[in-house]
Amino acid sequence: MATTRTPLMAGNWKMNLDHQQAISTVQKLAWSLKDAKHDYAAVEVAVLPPFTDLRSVQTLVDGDKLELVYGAQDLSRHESGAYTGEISGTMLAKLGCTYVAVGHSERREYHAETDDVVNDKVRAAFAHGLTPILCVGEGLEIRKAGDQVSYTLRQVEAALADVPAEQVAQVVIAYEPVWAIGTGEVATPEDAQEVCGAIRRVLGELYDQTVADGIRVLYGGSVKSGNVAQIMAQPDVDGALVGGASLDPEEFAKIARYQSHVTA
Ligand SMILES: O=C[C@H](O)COP(=O)(O)O
Repeated sequence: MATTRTPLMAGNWKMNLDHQQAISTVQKLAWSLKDAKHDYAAVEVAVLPPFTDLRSVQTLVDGDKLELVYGAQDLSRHESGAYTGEISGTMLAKLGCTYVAVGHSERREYHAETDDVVNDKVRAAFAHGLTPILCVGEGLEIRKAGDQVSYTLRQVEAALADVPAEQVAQVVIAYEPVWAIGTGEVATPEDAQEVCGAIRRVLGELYDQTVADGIRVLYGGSVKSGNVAQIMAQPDVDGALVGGASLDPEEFAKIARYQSHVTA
């Protein structure tokens, strides 16, 4: 049933690249994809720069009529007010963001984001017409105990509480085993499929199979041009949330072009 899902390659820059570097990185990415005659309708390409880069990226994308899209790495659960340092969904929508990452493991770990906070942020994203890329995934201890599926599904259910079917149909879910993030230790394609398939199953139970079949489930964790094709060959993996490798525009373009290079 993967036929109607357009793969998404999203580059999460994390706290890297200032606004000037953002411009040259997005330009190089767009050039690389143009040289390769990339079909954006076949594989969508997004970048998630730091907040301070977004206005520059918006100006470039609009000015050069680029087909790639962009988004933020987080948003506030609040609408506006006395929340020093926070950025609202309204502000991101005004900057032309398509996506916003929600509940990344680094937010959960370093900023103590609970499932309740993540749920509020998912709903705040939808309230502003932003598509949340909901990040879920287990740590090493949970993986060692063999509890990765039940743990991750609990995160999915909690994050989607009170989200109606018409909104959830738009969500993107990124399965990122924490032990594979930035470590070079990529999950096997079978590891990725096990949890991504289970996520789709639970979406079918929580909503219905048509909704579940339309939702894109990404894998994230040490994705590179050399391993992306094998991961993308899995039936329930519809793209990748790429960290480190997305900072190199030529490498990220190769990842987006995974269909054109089958690696051994
Ligand atoms: O958001 C991206 C993930 O955390 C993966 O990061 P990574 O590709 O550097 O392992």
